[in-house]
Amino acid sequence: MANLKTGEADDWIKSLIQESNKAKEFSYCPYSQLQVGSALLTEDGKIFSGCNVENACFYLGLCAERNAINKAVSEGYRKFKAIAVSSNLEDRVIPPCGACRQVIREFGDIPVFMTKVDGSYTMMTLEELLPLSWGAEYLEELDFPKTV
Ligand SMILES: O=c1ccn([C@H]2C[C@H](O)[C@@H](CO)O2)c(=O)[nH]1
Ligand SMILES: [Zn+2]
Repeated sequence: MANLKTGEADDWIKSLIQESNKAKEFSYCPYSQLQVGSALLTEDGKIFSGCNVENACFYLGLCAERNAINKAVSEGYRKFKAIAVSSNLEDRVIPPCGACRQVIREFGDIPVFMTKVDGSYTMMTLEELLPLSWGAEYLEELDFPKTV
Protein backbone atom coordinates (compact mmCIF):
# COMPACT_ATOMS: atom_id res chain seq x y z
CA MET A 1 0.00 0.00 0.00
CA ALA A 2 1.20 3.51 -0.80
CA ASN A 3 2.63 5.52 2.02
CA LEU A 4 0.41 8.61 2.08
CA LYS A 5 1.50 11.61 4.10
CA THR A 6 -0.68 14.64 4.70
CA GLY A 7 -0.30 17.53 7.09
CA GLU A 8 1.22 20.87 8.00
CA ALA A 9 3.76 22.07 5.51
CA ASP A 10 7.37 23.07 6.26
CA ASP A 11 8.39 26.48 4.92
CA TRP A 12 10.00 25.24 1.73
CA ILE A 13 6.97 23.14 0.95
CA LYS A 14 4.74 26.14 1.55
CA SER A 15 6.78 28.21 -0.91
CA LEU A 16 6.68 25.47 -3.52
CA ILE A 17 2.92 25.14 -3.16
CA GLN A 18 2.53 28.92 -3.31
CA GLU A 19 4.48 29.03 -6.57
CA SER A 20 2.42 26.25 -8.12
CA ASN A 21 -0.74 28.12 -7.12
CA LYS A 22 0.58 31.29 -8.73
CA ALA A 23 1.47 29.39 -11.91
CA LYS A 24 -2.05 28.09 -12.36
CA GLU A 25 -3.28 31.68 -12.81
CA PHE A 26 -1.63 31.66 -16.26
CA SER A 27 -3.24 28.38 -17.27
CA TYR A 28 -4.54 28.29 -20.84
CA CYS A 29 -7.47 25.89 -20.51
CA PRO A 30 -10.39 27.07 -22.66
CA TYR A 31 -11.47 23.46 -23.31
CA SER A 32 -11.35 21.83 -19.87
CA GLN A 33 -11.58 24.94 -17.65
CA LEU A 34 -9.22 23.09 -15.33
CA GLN A 35 -6.45 25.42 -14.28
CA VAL A 36 -3.35 23.53 -13.24
CA GLY A 37 -0.07 24.90 -11.95
CA SER A 38 3.13 23.15 -11.03
CA ALA A 39 6.34 24.18 -9.29
CA LEU A 40 9.61 22.28 -9.36
CA LEU A 41 12.36 22.73 -6.78
CA THR A 42 15.93 22.33 -8.05
CA GLU A 43 18.74 20.89 -5.96
CA ASP A 44 20.15 24.36 -5.40
CA GLY A 45 16.86 25.90 -4.31
CA LYS A 46 15.55 27.44 -7.53
CA ILE A 47 11.85 27.04 -8.34
CA PHE A 48 10.60 26.64 -11.91
CA SER A 49 6.87 26.79 -12.48
CA GLY A 50 4.53 25.91 -15.32
CA CYS A 51 0.84 25.77 -16.18
CA ASN A 52 -1.19 23.56 -18.49
CA VAL A 53 -1.42 24.87 -22.06
CA GLU A 54 -4.26 23.38 -24.11
CA ASN A 55 -4.83 23.38 -27.86
CA ALA A 56 -7.80 23.22 -30.25
CA CYS A 57 -6.12 20.06 -31.49
CA PHE A 58 -6.79 18.53 -28.06
CA TYR A 59 -3.98 16.01 -27.84
CA LEU A 60 -1.37 18.74 -28.31
CA GLY A 61 -2.17 20.20 -24.91
CA LEU A 62 0.61 19.95 -22.36
CA CYS A 63 0.32 19.49 -18.60
CA ALA A 64 1.62 21.94 -16.03
CA GLU A 65 4.17 19.48 -14.63
CA ARG A 66 5.85 18.82 -17.95
CA ASN A 67 5.91 22.52 -18.76
CA ALA A 68 7.68 23.21 -15.46
CA ILE A 69 10.17 20.39 -16.04
CA ASN A 70 10.86 21.42 -19.63
CA LYS A 71 11.48 25.01 -18.55
CA ALA A 72 13.98 23.91 -15.91
CA VAL A 73 15.81 21.47 -18.17
CA SER A 74 15.94 24.08 -20.94
CA GLU A 75 17.78 26.37 -18.57
CA GLY A 76 20.35 23.79 -17.55
CA TYR A 77 18.76 22.24 -14.43
CA ARG A 78 18.45 18.47 -14.16
CA LYS A 79 18.58 17.76 -10.44
CA PHE A 80 15.32 18.21 -8.60
CA LYS A 81 14.21 17.89 -4.98
CA ALA A 82 10.42 18.02 -5.23
CA ILE A 83 7.47 18.99 -7.40
CA ALA A 84 4.09 20.47 -6.46
CA VAL A 85 0.83 20.43 -8.42
CA SER A 86 -2.14 22.74 -7.81
CA SER A 87 -5.47 23.31 -9.50
CA ASN A 88 -8.70 25.23 -9.20
CA LEU A 89 -10.63 22.14 -8.13
CA GLU A 90 -12.30 23.03 -4.86
CA ASP A 91 -12.06 19.94 -2.77
CA ARG A 92 -9.61 17.47 -4.18
CA VAL A 93 -5.91 17.10 -4.81
CA ILE A 94 -4.66 16.86 -8.36
CA PRO A 95 -2.60 13.79 -9.22
CA PRO A 96 -0.15 13.90 -12.15
CA CYS A 97 -1.21 11.98 -15.25
CA GLY A 98 0.72 8.91 -16.37
CA ALA A 99 2.74 10.81 -18.95
CA CYS A 100 3.90 13.33 -16.35
CA ARG A 101 4.80 10.55 -13.91
CA GLN A 102 7.06 9.02 -16.53
CA VAL A 103 8.69 12.38 -17.31
CA ILE A 104 9.26 13.13 -13.61
CA ARG A 105 10.74 9.63 -13.27
CA GLU A 106 13.38 10.47 -15.87
CA PHE A 107 14.89 12.86 -13.32
CA GLY A 108 14.63 10.77 -10.18
CA ASP A 109 12.45 9.55 -7.34
CA ILE A 110 11.26 12.83 -5.83
CA PRO A 111 8.30 13.69 -3.58
CA VAL A 112 5.19 14.90 -5.40
CA PHE A 113 3.02 17.33 -3.42
CA MET A 114 -0.55 17.15 -4.70
CA THR A 115 -2.37 20.14 -3.27
CA LYS A 116 -5.86 21.47 -2.66
CA VAL A 117 -6.89 25.13 -2.98
CA ASP A 118 -6.73 25.56 0.81
CA GLY A 119 -2.98 24.76 0.76
CA SER A 120 -3.27 21.26 2.25
CA TYR A 121 -1.57 18.47 0.38
CA THR A 122 -1.04 14.77 -0.11
CA MET A 123 2.56 13.73 -0.69
CA MET A 124 3.60 10.58 -2.49
CA THR A 125 6.99 9.72 -3.87
CA LEU A 126 7.33 9.16 -7.59
CA GLU A 127 8.14 5.50 -6.88
CA GLU A 128 4.79 5.20 -5.08
CA LEU A 129 2.97 6.90 -7.96
CA LEU A 130 4.74 4.87 -10.64
CA PRO A 131 6.03 1.56 -9.29
CA LEU A 132 8.12 -0.78 -11.44
CA SER A 133 8.79 2.02 -13.91
CA TRP A 134 10.75 2.14 -17.11
CA GLY A 135 14.00 4.12 -17.11
CA ALA A 136 17.44 4.66 -18.61
CA GLU A 137 18.98 1.73 -16.71
CA TYR A 138 16.97 -0.70 -18.84
CA LEU A 139 18.39 0.86 -21.99
CA GLU A 140 21.90 0.48 -20.57
CA GLU A 141 21.24 -3.22 -20.00
CA LEU A 142 20.17 -3.44 -23.63
CA ASP A 143 23.48 -1.82 -24.58
CA PHE A 144 21.99 1.33 -26.01
CA PRO A 145 24.41 4.22 -26.54
CA LYS A 146 25.09 6.09 -23.28
CA THR A 147 23.22 9.36 -22.79
CA VAL A 148 25.06 12.62 -22.02
O1 LIG B 1 -1.78 16.66 -13.20
C1 LIG B 1 -2.39 17.20 -14.14
C2 LIG B 1 -3.66 16.78 -14.57
C3 LIG B 1 -4.26 17.47 -15.59
N1 LIG B 1 -3.64 18.53 -16.20
C4 LIG B 1 -4.29 19.28 -17.26
C5 LIG B 1 -4.23 18.72 -18.65
C6 LIG B 1 -5.44 19.35 -19.30
O2 LIG B 1 -5.09 20.65 -19.77
C7 LIG B 1 -6.42 19.53 -18.16
C8 LIG B 1 -7.56 18.54 -18.18
O3 LIG B 1 -7.06 17.23 -18.20
O4 LIG B 1 -5.68 19.41 -16.97
C9 LIG B 1 -2.38 18.94 -15.79
O5 LIG B 1 -1.82 19.91 -16.30
N2 LIG B 1 -1.80 18.24 -14.78
ZN1 LIG C 1 0.32 15.25 -17.07
